[in-house]
Amino acid sequence: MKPAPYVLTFGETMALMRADQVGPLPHASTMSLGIGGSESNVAIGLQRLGVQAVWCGRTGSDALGELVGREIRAEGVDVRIAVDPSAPTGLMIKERRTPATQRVSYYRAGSAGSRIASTDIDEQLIAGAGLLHVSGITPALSPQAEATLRYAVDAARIHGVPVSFDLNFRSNLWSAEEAGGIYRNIIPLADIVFAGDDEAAIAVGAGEPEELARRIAALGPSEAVIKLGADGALALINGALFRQEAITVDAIDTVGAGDAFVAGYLAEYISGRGPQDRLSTAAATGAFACLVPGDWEGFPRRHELPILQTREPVSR
Ligand SMILES: O=C(O)C(=O)C[C@H](O)[C@H](O)COP(=O)(O)O
Repeated sequence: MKPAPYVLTFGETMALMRADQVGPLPHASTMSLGIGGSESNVAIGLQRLGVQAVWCGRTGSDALGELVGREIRAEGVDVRIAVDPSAPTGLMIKERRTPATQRVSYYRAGSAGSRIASTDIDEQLIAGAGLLHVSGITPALSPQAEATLRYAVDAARIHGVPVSFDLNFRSNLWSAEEAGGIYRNIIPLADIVFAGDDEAAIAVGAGEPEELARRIAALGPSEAVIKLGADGALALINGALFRQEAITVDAIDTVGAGDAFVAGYLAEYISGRGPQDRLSTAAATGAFACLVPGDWEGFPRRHELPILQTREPVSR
């Protein structure tokens, strides 16, 4: 029997400090320490849904790097870290300025993770994967990180491994103009593209969600998935359009919902399930992520997926 396919991903994961109380950060008396990074969030989400994930990254030779490795490994992800003694592990800080709004600051310029190199991702690991997932954050980190993304995507294509690409625009890292050019270079190399409607507009110009998906698909990908937050999502798959409503929850922190959505979608994709299953699991995983303050801690395990539909407040 062939082994179950794994999803390979790579990128920068940082230590994450989050103010425990609502209010201005200079007045936060206590902070919680964890980790966060788009691709490792996706890897954890996949792993919780029963799909083997492999995450490659680079950290400093420091305590925060140790934390990053330990947390991701503890989730069962196969972690391949290159330790870089000449740069620190990056840091991300979340301020909860109002109960409903988060502000994220990055301390990652020159970080070890931003120096990720092609030598950190074994070509054989790419060749053996069922899917390669990359994010548009990586090329924003440094020219070397951008070259690494190109190397990995090219290797995946040479070996016939499908590529998933989440645009993941971060305005703190680069301008929409810079990002748009890179997105348009990478999209044609991907099989599945994820984008919020605002992110898709950076790549292909403003338009209605369906039109955005069509413009992305016209560049080459067979699946264009537009994430619409509280308005759900739509996917254009081999020319057919599928829509998904969002699951309404009392959100306390939406950061991480996009990554959770991608993990849910890809978990069903790699397991051979159809478009509607991919989208409905994605909507559920995205909703779960909004219920807890951390980026990924609230991501569901497969047996928990139906909980959001239950009316029973206690199970025993
Ligand atoms: O790696 C980065 O640069 C990050 O920004 C980590 C983010 O906390 C997640 O990627 C969450 O992103 P969403 O799921 O879209 O809310």
